[in-house]
Amino acid sequence: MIKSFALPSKPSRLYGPNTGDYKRVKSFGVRMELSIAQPDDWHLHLRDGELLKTVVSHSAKQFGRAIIMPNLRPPITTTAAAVSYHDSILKALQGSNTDFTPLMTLYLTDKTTPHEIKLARESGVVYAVKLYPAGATTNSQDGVTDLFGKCVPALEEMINQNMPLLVHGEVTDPEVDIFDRERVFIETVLKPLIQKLPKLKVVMEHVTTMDAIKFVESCEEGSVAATVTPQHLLLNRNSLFQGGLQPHKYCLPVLKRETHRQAIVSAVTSGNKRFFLGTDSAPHERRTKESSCGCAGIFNAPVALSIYAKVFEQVGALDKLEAFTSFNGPDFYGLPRNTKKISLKKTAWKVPESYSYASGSIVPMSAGQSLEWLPFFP
Ligand SMILES: NC(=O)N[C@@H](CC(=O)O)C(=O)O
Ligand SMILES: [Zn+2]
Ligand SMILES: [Zn+2]
Repeated sequence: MIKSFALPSKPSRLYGPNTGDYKRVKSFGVRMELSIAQPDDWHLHLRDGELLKTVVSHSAKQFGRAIIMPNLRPPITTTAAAVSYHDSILKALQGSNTDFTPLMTLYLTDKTTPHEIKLARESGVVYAVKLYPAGATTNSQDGVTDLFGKCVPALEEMINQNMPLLVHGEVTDPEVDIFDRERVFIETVLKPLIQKLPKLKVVMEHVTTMDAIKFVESCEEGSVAATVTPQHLLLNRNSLFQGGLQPHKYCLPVLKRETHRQAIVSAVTSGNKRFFLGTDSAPHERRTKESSCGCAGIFNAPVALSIYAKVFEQVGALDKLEAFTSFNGPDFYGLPRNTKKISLKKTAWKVPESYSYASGSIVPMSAGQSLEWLPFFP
């Protein structure tokens, strides 16, 4: 629902309430407020220890639920570890006024057993299993080296348990150009996997190319889906080098050229149910980003909703935002949609330069910039 309210201000855009259409209206003195069902984040890194305590509230105060990535050190490869990590997250939130629900994941390895998958389902806190090809991204060194040779029994049990496989979709072959790794993964791993196990539910995480968009669109709805990050909707690879090397814009899969960004924007703003919100918010201590070998990952939790709204607004598709942020994800996972509402106010707010904690600081996406669409609970 989109409503307008008066504020002394400059000309602004107005969207017809409940009509789903977009109108450009000269409306001096009018600012907007958008009311949507509370979103969930279907791809989130919360880390552990001090970093967990620093970042968790940024997600918990906006999102109802989040799929929590298991790439800790050591990784979350067992249900027992997932349950204990779940408890640490809730402990880190103690005293804060939130009913945030972490949905845990298991880190798939060559050794994951069908029994472990059963335990995961029985635990009631694990909702998915994550495939990191070994060496593809941050903390993926313990990931899968032989998916078809070693993991099929576990994957078959996931089908029995109706548990989706979440995929970091890049090949790791150093011979393959880094900008082609997602496309090659689709051809050499994902297509054969789906052919072999057509009943397996798969989420292609953080899609970055038109190849991924086309692939996901060609699959059966409800069987294969994709998450999309704020950075891959807003930025292209030029921004990595704009005015010098920009380590805080480096993530994996790396940003791609503008034509790919446009394909992602048009897919998510078309209302296609196969695409939903997954921030991939991935905090790293500032020193480890601004380094001679900087790590991959963008901390976007504080700005994600503002950026998603900005991108949907840019193409006149704010009426499609709520399905992307709040409906398509739970529908795919077979979970109820959130009933609580959140509002986004079209008012300028400044993103902090960084967030400090005892032993360091983290620089968020769009640090120091002015954004609009400030989230708040009515
Ligand atoms: N996206 C990233 O660049 N980094 C993520 C891992 C991942 O999601 O691939 C991280 O954990 O830092
Ligand atoms: Zn990833
Ligand atoms: Zn991630």
